[in-house]
Amino acid sequence: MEGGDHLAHERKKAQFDVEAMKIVWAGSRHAFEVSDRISKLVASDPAFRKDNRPMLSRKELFKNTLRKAAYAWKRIIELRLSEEEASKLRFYVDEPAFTDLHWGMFLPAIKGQGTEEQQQKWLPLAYKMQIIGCYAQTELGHGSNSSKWWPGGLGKISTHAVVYARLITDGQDHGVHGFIVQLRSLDDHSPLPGITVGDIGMKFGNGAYNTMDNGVLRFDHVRIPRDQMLMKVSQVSREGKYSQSNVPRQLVYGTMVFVRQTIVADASCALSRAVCIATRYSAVRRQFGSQNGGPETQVIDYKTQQSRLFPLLASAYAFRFVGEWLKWLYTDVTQRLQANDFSTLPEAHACTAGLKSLTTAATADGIEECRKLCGGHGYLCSSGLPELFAVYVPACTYEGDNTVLLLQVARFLVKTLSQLGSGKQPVGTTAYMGQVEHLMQCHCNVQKAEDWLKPAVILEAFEARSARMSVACAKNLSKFTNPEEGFAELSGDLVEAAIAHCQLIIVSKFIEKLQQDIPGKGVKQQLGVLCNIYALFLLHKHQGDFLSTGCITPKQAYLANEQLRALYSQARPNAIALVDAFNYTDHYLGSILGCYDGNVYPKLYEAAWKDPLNDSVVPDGYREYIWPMLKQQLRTARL
Ligand SMILES: CCCCCCCCCCCC(=O)SCCNC(=O)CCNC(=O)[C@H](O)C(C)(C)COP(=O)(O)OP(=O)(O)OC[C@H]1O[C@@H](n2cnc3c(N)ncnc32)[C@H](O)[C@@H]1OP(=O)(O)O
Ligand SMILES: Cc1cc2nc3c(=O)[nH]c(=O)nc-3n(C[C@H](O)[C@H](O)[C@H](O)COP(=O)(O)OP(=O)(O)OC[C@H]3O[C@@H](n4cnc5c(N)ncnc54)[C@H](O)[C@@H]3O)c2cc1C
Repeated sequence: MEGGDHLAHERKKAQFDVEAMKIVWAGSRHAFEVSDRISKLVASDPAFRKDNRPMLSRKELFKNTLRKAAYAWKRIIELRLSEEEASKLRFYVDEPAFTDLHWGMFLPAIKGQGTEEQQQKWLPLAYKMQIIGCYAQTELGHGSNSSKWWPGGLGKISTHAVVYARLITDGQDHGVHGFIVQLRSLDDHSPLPGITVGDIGMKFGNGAYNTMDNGVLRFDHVRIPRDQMLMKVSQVSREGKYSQSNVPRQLVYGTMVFVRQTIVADASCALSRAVCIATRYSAVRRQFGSQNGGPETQVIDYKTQQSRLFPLLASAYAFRFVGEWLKWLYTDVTQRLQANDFSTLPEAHACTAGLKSLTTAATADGIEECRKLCGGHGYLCSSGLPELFAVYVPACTYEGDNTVLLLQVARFLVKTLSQLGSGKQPVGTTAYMGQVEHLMQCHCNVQKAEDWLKPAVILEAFEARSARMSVACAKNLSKFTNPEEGFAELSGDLVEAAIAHCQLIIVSKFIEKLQQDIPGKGVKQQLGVLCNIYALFLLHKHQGDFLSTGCITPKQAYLANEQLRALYSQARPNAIALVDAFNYTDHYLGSILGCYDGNVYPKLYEAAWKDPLNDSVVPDGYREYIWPMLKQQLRTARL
């Protein structure tokens, strides 16, 4: 079959309104329209071509990224794009660049931690890109006194940085503070006196994150004007006197709360992209299983393929909705902070840290699983999956190592439990801890497989597991005379308790989403199937936790698995439509295996011939190395 839509028969099987699902995925009709328009704009512009990335040398690659970033900025101005449209455009250009850190961290750091005057001075310059900024927190070694190492955009491009460093006045150390520092001349881009700056070198994968100039930075007697210390949280007067505003010190870490929230939303994008590729290819690929001379089985019909693929599909939707909720939580906490209400900051920190950790880990593993789901072809760069993995996997490390972040969640959980005794009622995502006595002894009353479809049953099982794991940790901790020693010794268990808590958040936010009014034929029903797949897949994967804490019986674990299999069958006819609902252009997917029309094989064949190695029939190096070897063997054979 040449041309045409090779997946048309799959699309006809859908039992729901795909157009309505596209709007649910995008978040609103407006968000869908912006996303749809901008993604097509990028896809149709040859200047944004990206299929040659893996072939370019680092220098060519980097220059190419600068060209694209400058061209994207030119289009943003010419088309008078709004902030929302401009950020969508950068997203669909799909190439990590210094601009990510400028817009994603430098600007938010000034907005969050700068005073009104500082914002008035710096933000207009940054908005017009008359200065380019990065975010310099991480060090080469430990402590804020060696070299900055890693900041994106720092290596070659940024003119300014928000630098985190210890503030010492009159010999007294006030801890880490943020400072706006000019790094390079705005005339000739040379580093200012006392500043050493450069790129830290090639990173994992070809193309991938090597479009970014992660950098090293050293200062030698560099003077920073006093008013370039970010002074919303604390101030130094002209006389050198240090004082603090009436706000918690933790606000210094506010930019991380913001960025972690965006990273959760990004996880759903990266995972859905990999899942879209693997799902479409699994419907195209036929392998074995033919009976009576009929066509062979589509690999998507193998139950093993479904049990690996569909939980990832469900996870992509789950992360989307929890990301939406997290955005709401962030907006809410920001509004409260403006009204001097800091009560929800610890929860926002725990939620953003924990969900960043969970979603990035699952997404990185999920992309790799999608590569395997595509068999050998998944290993080709033209599948789009190797580069996606290489670009994505540092998300498990940057913006806080995932384990370190889970330990922050664990501290929050232990604190919440310890405050129960004093009568403080937990709220928000820890409200269930208020019913800890009930959760410690409740019994799951599932008797048949379908009972596992009841949201209340699922929620109670996840709440009981999480509460019991946290309480067990708290009890163990109380045996130590030195709490910090106990925390270190039990950190493995604490991380597992934090994971259980965060999984509960994701499941409960998916269930809450389903309680909303969701228009469109069959849309809510399909989302219900995905929600149950997500929850029961987690329950199956972590059944050790559920069984050892006595939340469910072995029989109930067995019934959950029965139900999960039935759900895979329900998802099967809708699988292609469920990935179509992401509304990704072929340009954004960047994958022959995932192309919309499913015409995979001719495209793979054609792409192979475009590889530079196939420019000539006889490769460079043949005369030099292969020919003499062959001649040598010939002589030996004759002897
Ligand atoms: C479109 C975009 C594109 C964006 C594009 C994205 C591209 C990638 C960019 C990557 C950029 C980066 O990686 S930038 C570098 C980011 N670096 C990190 O994320 C470092 C991760 N490490 C941490 O977060 C660490 O926990 C630190 C630094 C906070 C640890 O400091 P510490 O001094 O030991 O603090 P610790 O005792 O743990 O905590 C002190 C108190 O502060 C609280 N606390 C800790 N962190 C926070 C926080 N973020 N917000 C509120 N509160 C917090 C704790 O709960 C605790 O409260 P209480 O118990 O006292 O009440
Ligand atoms: C692609 C990329 C882009 C980045 N961009 C930026 C940027 O723009 N700006 C910036 O400032 N930084 C940036 N970073 C740095 C990043 O934020 C840090 O790498 C990250 O916070 C982890 O810190 P680390 O590298 O010091 O890891 P480490 O803290 O050295 O972690 C090493 C290991 O030790 C473990 N560990 C560490 N502490 C503990 C603990 N307390 N308890 C138990 N285990 C522990 C970790 O789990 C991990 O397994 C970037 C990093 C990458 C990879």
